[in-house]
Amino acid sequence: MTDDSLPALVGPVEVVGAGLIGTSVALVCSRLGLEVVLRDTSEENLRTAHGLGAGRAVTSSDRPQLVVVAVPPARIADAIVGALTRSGAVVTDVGSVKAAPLEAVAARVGAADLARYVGSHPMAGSERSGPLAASAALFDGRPWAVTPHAGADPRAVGLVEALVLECGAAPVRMAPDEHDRAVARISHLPHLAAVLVAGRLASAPAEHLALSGQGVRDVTRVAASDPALWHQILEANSEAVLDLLAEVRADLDALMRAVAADSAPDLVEILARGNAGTAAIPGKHGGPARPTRSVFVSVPDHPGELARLFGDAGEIGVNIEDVHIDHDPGRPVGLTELVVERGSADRLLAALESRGWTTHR
Ligand SMILES: NC(=O)c1ccc[n+]([C@@H]2O[C@H](COP(=O)([O-])OP(=O)(O)OC[C@H]3O[C@@H](n4cnc5c(N)ncnc54)[C@H](O)[C@@H]3O)[C@@H](O)[C@H]2O)c1
Ligand SMILES: O=C(O)C(=O)C[C@]1(C(=O)O)C=C[C@@H](O)C=C1
Repeated sequence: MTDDSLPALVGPVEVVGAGLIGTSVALVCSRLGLEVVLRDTSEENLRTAHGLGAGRAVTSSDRPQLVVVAVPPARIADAIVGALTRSGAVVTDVGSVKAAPLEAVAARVGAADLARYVGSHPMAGSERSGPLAASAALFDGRPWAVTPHAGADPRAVGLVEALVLECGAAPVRMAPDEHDRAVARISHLPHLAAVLVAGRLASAPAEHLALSGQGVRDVTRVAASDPALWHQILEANSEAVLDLLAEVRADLDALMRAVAADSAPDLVEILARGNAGTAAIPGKHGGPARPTRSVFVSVPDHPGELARLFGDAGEIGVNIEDVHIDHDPGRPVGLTELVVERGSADRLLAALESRGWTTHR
C-alpha cells in the first residue's frame, strides 16, 4: 500500500486492445517500469505497440495485477467477462459508455468476480485511431471518470484510481448512469454537432473551402473520427443522446425563427447563451477557466525554429496553454498561434519582438 486508501500499482498490467487508448495506457505503465503485457486481435497493432515500447504480447503464464480493457464499445462486455474469468486480476475498461457494458457483464459473472470490475473512462483522446496515434502524455491533466458499481471492492476502486493518477489524470467518481448522461452532453452531442457542420463541407465548392480559417477547424476536428467507433458509442448511449438532440432541435427551430424575423433581441439571447456555455467549461485541472489570448508569430520554415520560439517563451517566463500551427506548404513561414494567459500576452509580444520574431498584432 502506498497510503491508507490507494493500493500500489505494481503490475503486471495487461492491456486488452492495443489501439489509441490502450497503447497510451501501456506506454505510461512501461515508462513507470511496470511489466506490461498486450492482447489484441490485430497482430499488426500488437507488433506496432510492441515496437513503440508499450509492452510485449501476453502469454498463458502471465498473472496480471490489473487488466485494462480498451477495445471498441461493442466488444467491451465480452472482453471484460473474458478478463474476469481467465484471471484473478482487478479489471477496468476505458470505454466511452458505462451503464450498458456493466449490465451485460453483471448478467454473465457472479458477484465475487463482478466485485473486481470497476469501469472507468479517460476524458482524453483523438480523432485518430490505432497505436501510432498513442502518447504517454495523452491523459496529462485530464479528468478520468471512475464509475464503481454498488458491489465493487473498494481495493479494486483504489487500484483503478492509482492507475488514473499514474497516468497524470484526475479521477472523478461517478455512478455509471450519471456518467452516461454527462458524456452525452459534454462529448457525444459536441461530436454530433461537429459532424453536422463538417457534413456541410463535404461537397462544398473549392473556392468556399479555400477561405477556411481556424474557426471551422476548431469546430470540426473531432468529425474526422472513426465512424464505426462512434456508431457503437451512440448505440450504447442512445437514450441520453436522443434527449439532448430533442433539445437542440427546439433550439434550432428558435434560431431559425429569430434569423427569419431578424429579431435582434432573440438572436442576441441565443448567442449570449453560447457565451455562458463556453464560460461554464472548467479550466485545466478542473479549476475555473482562465481568460486566454492568442499571440500570433511567424516562424521560418527551418529545422529548430519552433524549438527556438518555445525556448524564448520559456525564458520570457510565459506559460503556453495551447498551440496551433498553420503551415501553408506554399509559404516559407508558418503562422504559429500561442495561446497564453490574457495578462501575459502583451509582455510576450514585446519580448518576442525584441528578440527578432515577427508577430501579428
Ligand atoms: N478515441 C478516443 O478518443 C477515446 C477516448 C476515450 C475512450 N475511448 C474508448 O476506448 C476504447 C478504445 O478506443 P480507441 O480509440 O483506442 O480505439 P482503437 O481502434 O484505436 O483501438 C482498439 C483496439 O482494440 C483492438 N480490438 C478490437 N477487438 C478486440 C478484441 N475483441 N480483443 C482484443 N483487441 C481487440 C483493435 O484491433 C484495436 O487495436 C473504445 O471503447 C472507446 O470508446 C476512446
Ligand atoms: O479530443 C478528442 O479527440 C475527443 O473527442 C476525445 C473524447 C471527448 O469527447 O472529449 C471523445 C470520446 C471519448 O469517449 C473521450 C474523449
